[in-house]
Amino acid sequence: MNLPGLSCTGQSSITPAAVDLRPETEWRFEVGLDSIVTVKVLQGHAEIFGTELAVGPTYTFTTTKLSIFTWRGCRFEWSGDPLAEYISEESVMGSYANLHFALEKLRMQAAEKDTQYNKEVIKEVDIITSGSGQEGEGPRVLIIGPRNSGKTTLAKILTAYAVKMNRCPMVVSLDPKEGMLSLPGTISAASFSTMMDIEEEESWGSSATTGPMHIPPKNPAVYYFGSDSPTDNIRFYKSLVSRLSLAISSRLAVDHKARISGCIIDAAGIIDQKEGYDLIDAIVADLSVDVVVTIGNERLYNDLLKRYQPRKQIAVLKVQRSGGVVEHDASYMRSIQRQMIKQYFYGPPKTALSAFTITADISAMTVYKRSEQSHLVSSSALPIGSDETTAMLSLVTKIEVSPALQNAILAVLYASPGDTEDDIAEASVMGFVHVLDIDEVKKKLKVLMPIKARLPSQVYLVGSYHYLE
Ligand SMILES: Nc1ncnc2c1ncn2[C@@H]1O[C@H](COP(=O)(O)OP(=O)(O)OP(=O)(O)O)[C@@H](O)[C@H]1O
Repeated sequence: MNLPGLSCTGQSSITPAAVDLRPETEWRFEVGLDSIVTVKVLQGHAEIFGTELAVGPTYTFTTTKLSIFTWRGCRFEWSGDPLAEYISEESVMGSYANLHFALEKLRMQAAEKDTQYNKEVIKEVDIITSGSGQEGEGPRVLIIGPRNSGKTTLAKILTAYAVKMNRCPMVVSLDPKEGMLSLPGTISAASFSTMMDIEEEESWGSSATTGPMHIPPKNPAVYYFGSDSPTDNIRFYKSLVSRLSLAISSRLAVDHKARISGCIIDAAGIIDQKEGYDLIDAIVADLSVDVVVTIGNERLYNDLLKRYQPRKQIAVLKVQRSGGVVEHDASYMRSIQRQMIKQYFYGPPKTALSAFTITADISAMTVYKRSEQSHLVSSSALPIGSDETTAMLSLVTKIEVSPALQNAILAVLYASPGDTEDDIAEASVMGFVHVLDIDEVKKKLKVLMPIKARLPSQVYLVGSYHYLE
């Protein structure tokens, strides 16, 4: 065990090492790719990013960077081979909990307004028309900050605390590289009413798998962007965010509890370019954000304060970055993404599944990719008098099924080959397949699917993700 505040090089422990955590301190640990660390809480209260650990069971962690925090003190034992482990007395959980209580107050106000509204509706059915804007709606919180500032962690903490208070917030992940409840390359939203799976750091509660799970599965709305960074194709990204916001609104319209609970939106870490601020503006407008939380960046906070303060209905707040946040380098991120793709087809380690290989005619598959950003026509380059909207290329382009697709991950869209390109560009994701082989001579292809079925006769969208078994 290390002295509080002194980081260590990591020690391995075959026989369990016992740790007594004092109130409001945290034990931070990192586990490498091929290593395992097990933790068993012996007594007291312990939580990982807001989700409580039960006393008794053994939790197993691999490829992860986490912290066990306690409000009232706890005793636990761990064993295994962490890359690093230390106790920190400088936890920021107090300020994150304050933020949670401030949001909870807004939810209570929304619930009150909703009750008032419902009473009025019952009294004056004829006068009040639906959508009059009187219904209570919980806070829509956007978390923004630089890369590796702890945005996703804060989103998880706020979600876990809200769920503990019997809320079911709509969690929105706008960071394509993370692929919440789906695969990398996606943006998604799901209403959370159950706890998250703490053994999987990059997971939000259940892997994107078709198998049985020990935590009830969420039913996310998913759109496929196809690569890690929104700046790869801002126009396509913004169009998907707009689509996702419509999907969220229609879910909230029929789910009273989720509407009162509000939204927790985890943004991608783009703040340093001009297009970063434009993107924030677009997200704030599309998703009707009313609370912007900046994390770990004073300049961002001040810039956004100037931008949004005049609009009284948007509150801009700042919270501290936790000293425990660890940078994800590119190779770590790739291994996490590989793991997510593998689990989609073969299930998580605890519930291994079989994937199915099927052979089909090349002609049975209709594949699109998103149009290149550079191909999009700017209005200044158009001949005078031409209409900008009609001159713009479509957001997606049809491509040939060729060996270039070998090993590619394709999103199966809720769109049919006969649909227009505009419809295809707006379609949400049904699932994914993995192209194993393409034989141009025999005009056949082999794909891996997570369930036993015929090749869906849908439209497929290819992105930049490949998988090699
Ligand atoms: N207090 C902590 N102790 C240990 N690890 C932590 C702590 N807080 C966050 N981490 C870890 O730090 C890493 C980065 O955090 P997180 O993913 O929340 O940052 P982010 O800003 O969302 O990153 P990105 O910009 O890549 O989206 C994660 O692996 C997370 O589990």
